[in-house]
Amino acid sequence: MSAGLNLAQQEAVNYLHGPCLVLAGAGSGKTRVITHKIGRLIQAGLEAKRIAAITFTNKAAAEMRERAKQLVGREAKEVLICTFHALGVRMMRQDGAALGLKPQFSILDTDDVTSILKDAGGTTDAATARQWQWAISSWKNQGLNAAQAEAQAKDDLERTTARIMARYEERLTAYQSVDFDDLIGLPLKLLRDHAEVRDKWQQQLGHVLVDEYQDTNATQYELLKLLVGERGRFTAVGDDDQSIYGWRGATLDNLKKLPQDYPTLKVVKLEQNYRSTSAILRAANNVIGPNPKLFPKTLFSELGEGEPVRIVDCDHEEHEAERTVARIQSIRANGLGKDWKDFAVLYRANHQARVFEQALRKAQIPYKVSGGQSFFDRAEIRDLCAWLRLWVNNDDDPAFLRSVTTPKRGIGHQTLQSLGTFASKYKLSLFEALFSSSLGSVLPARAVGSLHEFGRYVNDLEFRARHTEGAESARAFLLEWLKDIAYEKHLYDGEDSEKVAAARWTNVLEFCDWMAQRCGGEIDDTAGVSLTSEKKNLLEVAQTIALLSTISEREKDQNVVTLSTLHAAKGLEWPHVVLAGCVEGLLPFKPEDEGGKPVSEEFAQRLQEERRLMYVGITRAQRSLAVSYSKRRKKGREMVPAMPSRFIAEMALEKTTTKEDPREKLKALRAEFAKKATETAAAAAATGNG
Ligand SMILES: Nc1ncnc2c1ncn2[C@@H]1O[C@H](COP(=O)(O)OP(=O)(O)OP(=O)(O)O)[C@@H](O)[C@H]1O
Ligand SMILES: [Mg+2]
Repeated sequence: MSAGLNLAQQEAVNYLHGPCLVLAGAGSGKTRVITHKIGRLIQAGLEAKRIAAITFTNKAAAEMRERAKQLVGREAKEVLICTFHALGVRMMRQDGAALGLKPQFSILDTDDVTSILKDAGGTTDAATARQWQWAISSWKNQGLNAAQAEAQAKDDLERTTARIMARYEERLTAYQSVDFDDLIGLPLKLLRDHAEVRDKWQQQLGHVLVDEYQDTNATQYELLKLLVGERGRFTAVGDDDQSIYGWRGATLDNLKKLPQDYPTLKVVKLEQNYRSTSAILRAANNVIGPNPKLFPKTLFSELGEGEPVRIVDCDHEEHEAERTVARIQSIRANGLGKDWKDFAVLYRANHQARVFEQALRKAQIPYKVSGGQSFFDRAEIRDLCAWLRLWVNNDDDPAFLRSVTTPKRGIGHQTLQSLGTFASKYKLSLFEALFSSSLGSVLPARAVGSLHEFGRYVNDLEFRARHTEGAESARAFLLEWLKDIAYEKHLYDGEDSEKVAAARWTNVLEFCDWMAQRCGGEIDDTAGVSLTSEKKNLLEVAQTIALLSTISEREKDQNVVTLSTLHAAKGLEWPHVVLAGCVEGLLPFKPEDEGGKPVSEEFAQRLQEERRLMYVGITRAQRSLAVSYSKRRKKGREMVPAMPSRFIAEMALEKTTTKEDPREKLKALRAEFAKKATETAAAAAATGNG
C-alpha cells in the first residue's frame, strides 16, 4: 500500500493504532492517504466492514469507493464509505428505536421543512418560514434543543423562533420524521444517552477516517469523539486554509481541539503538492499568505513552472463567457486538453452559471452544472423552450403537450388523451391531428374548438416570429406573447412564495432579453468575441435555441465541461480551470472596507473565509489557470461598474526572496492596483451603463 506515496504519506498510512491528523495544503495527497489507509488497514487484518471513511459529499464518497476498489479489490465494497449524514441515517435505522424512532422514519427535504414550519409558526409566507429554518438549523448545528435555544435567546425574535422550534419538533416526532440536521444531532444524542448503543458502535468500528476535516461542525466533532471512544482510532485529514463552510457552522476549533482531546495525537504534515504547476501554486500561496496561520505550512511542486496564470479582463459578463469559451476551444485546438472533462469554470454563486451555459450551448460544447441547477433546466425556461420548439417544429409532440397545458387553457387531460389515440391511429402528430376534419367523430365540438383555437394561435405566433427582426421588436413580441398566455400569473398562481415566483419571472425576462439580443445581432453566434450587427428573425433564433435545448442529453457520457460553484468544487481537480467573476462584491463578497473606513472584526473574519475560498478555487487547477473579471456587471436589471477582485493583485505577486517582506510589497501593489481600478471604474461610468 505504500506504492505511489511519499515518506510522510507512508507515515500516516502506516500509523494504525492511535489518533492521527494529517494537516496539509491543497493537492498534497490527503485524500490519497485516506484511500491507501483503507487498504493498509485491511492488509493489517482489520475486517473491511469495521472501517468507516467519511467524505464531505456523496459524489466524493462514490469516487473514493471507486478508488478503494481499484486498490484493494472486491473487499472494498464492505467498507462504509459515506458522508456524516449517511452514517447518521444508518445509525438511526439500526438504533433509532432507543429514541422512539421507527426504522422506517422519513427524512424531510427543505421544502417539507418549510411547509411544516409554516404550519408550526402560523404563517403562509415561505420567506419567513425559511428564516426560521435557517435559525433552527444553526441552533441544531451548535447542539442546542428548543428549550436551550430559548434560554439563550438574545431578543424577542429569537425567543419566538425558539418556541416555533419546539412546535416544529413536536410535529416531526408525530410524523416519525427527521430533518437534515437531525441526521447528525440525533445519532449524537443516541450515543450520548445510551451507553449500550455507544459500546456497540465503538466495538463495531475499528477505524474511522475523515476527509475534509476542516469543514466539520461542532456536532460532527462530538459525534466522531463518541464513535471512536477512548482509544481514538481515527485518521482525520484536512487543511485549515480550505475551511469554507464557516457560514454553515463549520469551525476550525475542531482542529485546535484535537491535540488537547487526544494527547497521543500523531500529526503528519505533507509539503509536496502533486496537483499543480509552480506558477499556479505560487498564486495560491500569495493569496492565502495574508491570513493568520493556524499551523505553519509550506507547499512546493515539482511539476515545473508551467504556463503563467492568465488574468482575463472583459467588458461585461457575456463577453467574459465568450472569452472563456474561446479559451477552452483554443486550448483544445492546441492539443493541450483533449477532453471536455479536462475543463472547469468555477464561480462564486449559482446565478453566475447562466451566461456560461448560454455561451457553451451556442458553441455546442457539452457541459454539466454541479452544485446548483442549470438555468436551462429550470421549469420556467423549459416551459418557454417547449413553446419555441413547437413554433419551429409543429410535430414535436412533447413540446405540444407541454405548451398546450402551460399555462392551463381549458384543454383537459381527457381531450388530450383522445387526441393522442386519434393521432396514433392515423399516424399523425398531435398538431396535425388537431386540424383533421374527422376529429369531430372522437371529440365533442367544444373540445375541437379549443384545440383549433390553440393551433391557430401557434401558427400565428410562428408567422409573426418569422417576420420579427431586431432586438426591440423581438423583445416587444416576446413580452406580448407572455402577456397573451398570462405566463406571469401562471407563475404566481403556482408558487406559495411571491419571492420565488418573482425570481422565476426574472429568469423568464432574462431569457427573453437574451433571445432579443440575438435577434439584434448583439450576440454573435459564431462563438467569436466580436459583436456583429447581423440581424436575425425571431424564428431563426428560436430554431437554434430549440436545437440547443436538447443538448443536455449529451451530458450523459460525462465527457463534459464542468460549471461549478467554488464550494462544490472542493477536493476536486481539473487540468484547466477558469475562475470567473473575480470582482469585488462577488469574490470577495460585499466588500465593506472601501474608502479606508475601519473594518469590523466580523468583516475581517469574513474576508479570511473569502480568501480561503479563492485559495480553494486556484488550487483546483493542474496545468492552466485563467482568472477572469468583467468591468461592468449586472446588478438586478442594471449594469454597474465593477472592480477586479483584490485577490487578483495579490496573486500576481512575483516570487519573493526571503529578504523582502512580502507584506510591504503587497501593500504597494494593492495601492497601485486600487488606483488603476478606480480609474477603470470611472472610465466605465463615464461611458454610461449601455
Ligand atoms: N505521492 C504521490 N505521488 C503521485 N501523485 C500523488 C501523490 N499523492 C497525491 N497524488 C496526486 O495528487 C493529486 C492531489 O491529491 P489529493 O486529491 O489526494 O490531494 P488533497 O490533499 O486531498 O487535495 P485537496 O486539499 O484539494 O482535497 C491527485 O491527482 C493525486 O492522485
Ligand atoms: Mg482531498
